[in-house]
Amino acid sequence: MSKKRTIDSFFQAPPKKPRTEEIAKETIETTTHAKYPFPIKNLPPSLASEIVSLPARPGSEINDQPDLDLLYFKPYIPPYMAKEFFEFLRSELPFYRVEYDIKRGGISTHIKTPRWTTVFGLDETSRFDQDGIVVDSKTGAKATDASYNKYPPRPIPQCLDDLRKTVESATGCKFNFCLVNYYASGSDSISYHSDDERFLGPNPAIASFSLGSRRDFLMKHKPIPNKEQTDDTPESKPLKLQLASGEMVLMRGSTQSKWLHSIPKRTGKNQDDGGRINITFRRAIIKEGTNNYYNYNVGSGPVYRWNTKTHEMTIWQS
Ligand SMILES: O=C(O)CCC(=O)C(=O)O
Ligand SMILES: [Fe+2]
Repeated sequence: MSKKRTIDSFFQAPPKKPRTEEIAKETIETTTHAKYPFPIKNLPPSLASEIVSLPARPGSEINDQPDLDLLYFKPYIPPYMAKEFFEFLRSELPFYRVEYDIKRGGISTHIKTPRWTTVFGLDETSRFDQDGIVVDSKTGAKATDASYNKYPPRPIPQCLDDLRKTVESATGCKFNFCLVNYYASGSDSISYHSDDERFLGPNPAIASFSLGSRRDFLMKHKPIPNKEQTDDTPESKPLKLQLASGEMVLMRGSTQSKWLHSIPKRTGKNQDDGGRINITFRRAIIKEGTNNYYNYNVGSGPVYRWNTKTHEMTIWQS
C-alpha cells in the first residue's frame, strides 16, 4: 500500500500529539465583553489551528433552477472537528427562547420562537473600539443611536470569529453578523421564510453551517405573481438538502429574493436526534439590521446555558 495521503485519511482526526508539559499547561482563554452574560471560551487551540485550513472540500454549485444560486460544501468542516465544535458551542454560548407579538391585519398574535437562538455582531455603520464600545465606523465617535439602546450589540466571540475568517476567505464575501440556532430536537424548527430584509442590501450572501444531527433543509420558489402571463418562465421544483454535520450552504444572488427555505419539524423515531446547531454569517449594512437581529434572536427574556449534567438548557443566573 502506498503511504500517499488519501481523501479518507484527510477526514480522520490527526493522530493525538504527545502530551508534553507545554500542552498540558495550555489554558483556554475567553472573549469578554460588557454585554456578554458571561465570558465566552475561545476555541481549544487544536480546533482553532485546524479551522484555518478549511474548507475540507471545495463547494459545488447548485444553480440548475430559476433564480437559485447555492454553493454547497459537503463538508466544509470534517466530521471529527464538527462534533467537537458542536459540543463546544452548545456548552459555551448564551442562548435565548425568544417570544414576541406580531400584528397581522389588526390582530395581535403571540409568537414563541420554536428553537434556541443567539446573535453577535454589528452593522457596517459602526464598529467596536478597543474597549468594546460601539463607535461610528468612519469617525470613531461614540455611537449614541437609539437603534442600539434597547438591545446592546456585542462582538462576535473569537470561537465564532475564527470560523468567520475562513468562510470569508473561502467565499470572498464579508460578514459582520453571526446568528446561531440550536434545534434541541425534531420539535424545534424554522418555518418557510427568506432572509431578504432591506437591511442586508440587494442579493445578500448568507453562509449557513450545520453541526450535529442531520436535518432536512427545504427550499421552494416564491409564488410568481400573474403566473398565467409568464408561461415561458422555466418551472422550478422544490429542493431538499439533507444537511449533515459540518456542511455549509452559501446562499447568494437572487436566492433570498426568489426562494423560501425552512427546517421542518421531525416526529416519531427521528424526534430525539441529539440536537443540531446552525450558524449563519450575514452582512447588515444599516443600523436597523442590528436592532432587528437582537430583537428576534436575543429579545428581553432570560439567558439560558447548556447544562452538561442534565443535558438541557437551564436559566443562567449571574
Ligand atoms: O437551520 C438552518 O439551516 C436554517 C436557519 C435559517 O434559515 C435562518 O436562521 O434564517
Ligand atoms: Fe433563513
